[in-house]
Amino acid sequence: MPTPERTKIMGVLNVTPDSFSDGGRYFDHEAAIAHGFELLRSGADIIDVGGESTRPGSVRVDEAEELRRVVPVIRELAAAGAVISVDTMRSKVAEASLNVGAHIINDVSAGLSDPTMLAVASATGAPVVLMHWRGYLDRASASFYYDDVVAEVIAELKMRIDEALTVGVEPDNIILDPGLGFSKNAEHNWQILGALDEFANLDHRLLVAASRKRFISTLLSPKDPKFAEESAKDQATAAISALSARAGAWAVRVHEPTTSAIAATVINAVNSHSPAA
Ligand SMILES: Nc1nc2ncc(COP(=O)(O)O)nc2c(=O)[nH]1
Repeated sequence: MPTPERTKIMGVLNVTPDSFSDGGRYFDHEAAIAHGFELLRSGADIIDVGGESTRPGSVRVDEAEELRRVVPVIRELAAAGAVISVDTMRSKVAEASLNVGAHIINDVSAGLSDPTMLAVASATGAPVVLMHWRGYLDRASASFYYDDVVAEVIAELKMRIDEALTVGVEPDNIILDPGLGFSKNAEHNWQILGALDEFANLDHRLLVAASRKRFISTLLSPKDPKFAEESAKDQATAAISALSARAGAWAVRVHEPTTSAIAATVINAVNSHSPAA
């Protein structure tokens, strides 16, 4: 369902010591809150606050630690008027975050990890991101086999949509995310990005999160991805944000909002002057 207005920018705020792209920079609450305000100043419409790294091989933190990391940060940013999504697979963390002012649940397991998550989304009326991740139980696995990654991801997301609707989540509160890099290799990711219109036409809002991911680093620095410059990764991310906006994505999830906000603004001008507009 292509969004009529400009694609929103969701700024990434990982309050973790080990996220793959910015692990440790904002682990301290003061630094996290300061970075949240910096993201807003740089063009973010939403701040996505996460307390648990999801990178391959990462070890889960316990619920108490995840709560300790995110709740104070969300409370402070929400009190200042920021629109917040909480990036968590735990319903208790989602509930606590909504109680201190978060607006959106961002569940990278699409409700599979915690059986009460979708019921919390239904009961609270909070929009919920359902992200596709076959390997949510087995983080060590780098990727899975797909015959047709686009068709299979869509089919599996549709199963999550059905379950969400069954427990009472409003259709308008369902946001879909193909889960770039989650149990998917670079080839899978590029195929998904080449078919974003199929995702955008699933009658639910679409979130695209490619920012600084390994498949971008590998494209920019094939010999050794770790030599890809952060600014180059952000420019590549902005190109994907433009592609996402053109397909009608509701939002893009990025570490550096400015370039993607500019890309979304340009594409919004194109979309609003297109015959279909
Ligand atoms: N909805 C959604 N949430 C996510 N949270 C974390 C990460 C991992 O990367 P990070 O280090 O950028 O947080 N990727 C996603 C994603 O692709 N989609």
